[in-house]
Amino acid sequence: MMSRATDRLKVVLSHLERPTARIAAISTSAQIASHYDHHALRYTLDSDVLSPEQKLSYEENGFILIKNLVSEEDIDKFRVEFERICRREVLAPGLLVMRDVAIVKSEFVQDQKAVSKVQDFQEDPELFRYCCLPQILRYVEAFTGPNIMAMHTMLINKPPDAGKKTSRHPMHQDLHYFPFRPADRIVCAWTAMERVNRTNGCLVVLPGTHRGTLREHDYPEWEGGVNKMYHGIRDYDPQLPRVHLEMEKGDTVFFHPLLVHGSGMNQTQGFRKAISCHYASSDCYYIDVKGTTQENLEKEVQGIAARKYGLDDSFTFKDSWAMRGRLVQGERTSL
Ligand SMILES: CCCCCCCCCC(=O)SCCNC(=O)CCNC(=O)[C@H](O)C(C)(C)COP(=O)(O)OP(=O)(O)OC[C@H]1O[C@@H](n2cnc3c(N)ncnc32)[C@H](O)[C@@H]1OP(=O)(O)O
Ligand SMILES: Nc1ncnc2c1ncn2[C@@H]1O[C@H](COP(=O)(O)OP(=O)(O)OP(=O)(O)O)[C@@H](O)[C@H]1O
Ligand SMILES: O=C(O)CCC(=O)C(=O)O
Ligand SMILES: [Fe+2]
Ligand SMILES: [Mg+2]
Repeated sequence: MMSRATDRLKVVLSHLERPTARIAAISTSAQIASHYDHHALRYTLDSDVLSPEQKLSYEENGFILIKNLVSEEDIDKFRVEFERICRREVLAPGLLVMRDVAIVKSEFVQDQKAVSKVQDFQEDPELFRYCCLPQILRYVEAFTGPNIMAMHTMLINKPPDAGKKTSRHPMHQDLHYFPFRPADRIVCAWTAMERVNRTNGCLVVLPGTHRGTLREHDYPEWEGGVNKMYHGIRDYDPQLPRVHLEMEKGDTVFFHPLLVHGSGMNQTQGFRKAISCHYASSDCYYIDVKGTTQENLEKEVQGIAARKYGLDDSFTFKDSWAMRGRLVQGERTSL
């Protein structure tokens, strides 16, 4: 496996590094362009941070896992800040605190108020430090280029399953939530805040699916209920080969926004924690999702904005992202 990948990469790199000898044999510019298209690395940019093997692995699989990228000390500080948020000692503007549907809809455990996720912590300086960590941005730049926006931030606190399997996150593509493109200049960094495995509901990915297109998403028909906004790909085929990403505290996976992924049920009594940020090149542009598969999501976001903040339809899906995005490196050019 390794040697086949390495052989292919050697071919790709030899073409990229010494193109002139080959170009001499090619007569038209169209032929040259197709030659380069065929061999160019599409999903990664020219950079030294990724080894040739890592580049090829991302090109083929749509994710790479870097061991031990975030220190224990930083993770412990993020955990302390999260606990302060749960105790309502801090509330940053824009912060969205979400509880698991099984807990929200239960008559019995209302006061327990287990937080399953906090989202949009761009105004919480301590948590937002995660998005600015230089060792993360070094990798991000290999996918986005030098102008980097932190578009979406989350700390996921997957609760012990209450018996209805609501702690699962259905298989989905993150691009479904994003009205900006191109997809290849967007990447998610997801860091385990403790050991994650199949028992506490680690990430599950379908390698190579980033090479496909954006699929239709809907709420899966799950008996025990599904969390709000947890859309899943329609017609999920459970036979496709899955990879369970078991990770240690501080390990970080970088993945493409078209990669199909989700997470299983948390069968332990602990709250499985991870912190993540979706980055995009600030050179990306917004698209209008009307008439696309993303229209259902846009309607839902506008519905929540109306109910929660009294905003009308003049507040667009695009506005919600332009408002959340924060520059973390380079220049804010477009987004
Ligand atoms: C906005 C774009 C998001 C971008 C995501 C980027 C890509 C990553 C992919 C994903 O992460 S997918 C999952 C994304 N998840 C979210 O965006 C979470 C969104 N969560 C929320 O918007 C709020 O937590 C929610 C509106 C569900 C509840 O917030 P509130 O503070 O308004 O709760 P409240 O207690 O007032 O409850 C309002 C209603 O929501 C219901 N509710 C609360 N939590 C729920 C839950 N977890 N699931 C289902 N319903 C829920 C609650 O029962 C109640 O229903 P009723 O009006 O019928 O009484
Ligand atoms: N109908 C569906 N639509 C979308 N995603 C689904 C559907 N059914 C299951 N999934 C998702 O598939 C992934 C695998 O879930 P599943 O619970 O089957 O296995 P697991 O928890 O990963 O492993 P184990 O087999 O040990 O339970 C999870 O992300 C789950 O949410
Ligand atoms: O941490 C998880 O369970 C997965 C979260 C996820 O994929 C998401 O919120 O987009
Ligand atoms: Fe996701
Ligand atoms: Mg499971």
